[in-house]
Amino acid sequence: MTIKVGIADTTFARVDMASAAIKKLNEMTSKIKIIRYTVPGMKDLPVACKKLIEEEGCEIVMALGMPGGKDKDKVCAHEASQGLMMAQLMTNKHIIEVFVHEDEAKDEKELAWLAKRRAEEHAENVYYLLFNQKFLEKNAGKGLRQGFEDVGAARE
Ligand SMILES: Cc1nc2c(=O)[nH]c(=O)nc-2n(C[C@H](O)[C@H](O)[C@H](O)CO)c1C
Repeated sequence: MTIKVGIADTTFARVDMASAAIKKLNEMTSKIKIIRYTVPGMKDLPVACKKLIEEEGCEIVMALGMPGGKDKDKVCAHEASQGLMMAQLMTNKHIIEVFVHEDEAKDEKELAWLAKRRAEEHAENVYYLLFNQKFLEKNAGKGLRQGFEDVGAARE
């Protein structure tokens, strides 16, 4: 049985995170069909994700976006994030938010690396949510991070 996975991304982003996520998912399994939906910016992602779920039949969706470094971009990111939460509750499906803030990286090279790495690591999470939830359970509380280094579990 083929499971449909939605990939929503934006033209605003400065890195093609969707291609990195799709490549990773296709490397991990042949049991999925990817449906991609590109929108202008992150505030357009919630409805794109909802349409991927309700109209395209996706079981899970990744929402890939890049908030800029200005205050108004951060407000937009918060609004987009709330929209994504709402879309999850309305559809009862996971939407894995993969936002990379432009000011998280020290330069363009690091931004490109970080965005692709975070997209790949969240693609792995999508795989585990679909096919191997026990793997996530085994890693509960381990301080895993997507993109930069894991921070690890707190020492007691
Ligand atoms: C201010 C602003 N900042 C961002 C951003 O940092 N990242 C992003 O992806 N999109 C931004 N946008 C565009 C909105 O998300 C949206 O695409 C437009 O308001 C059209 O609906 C806007 C308007």
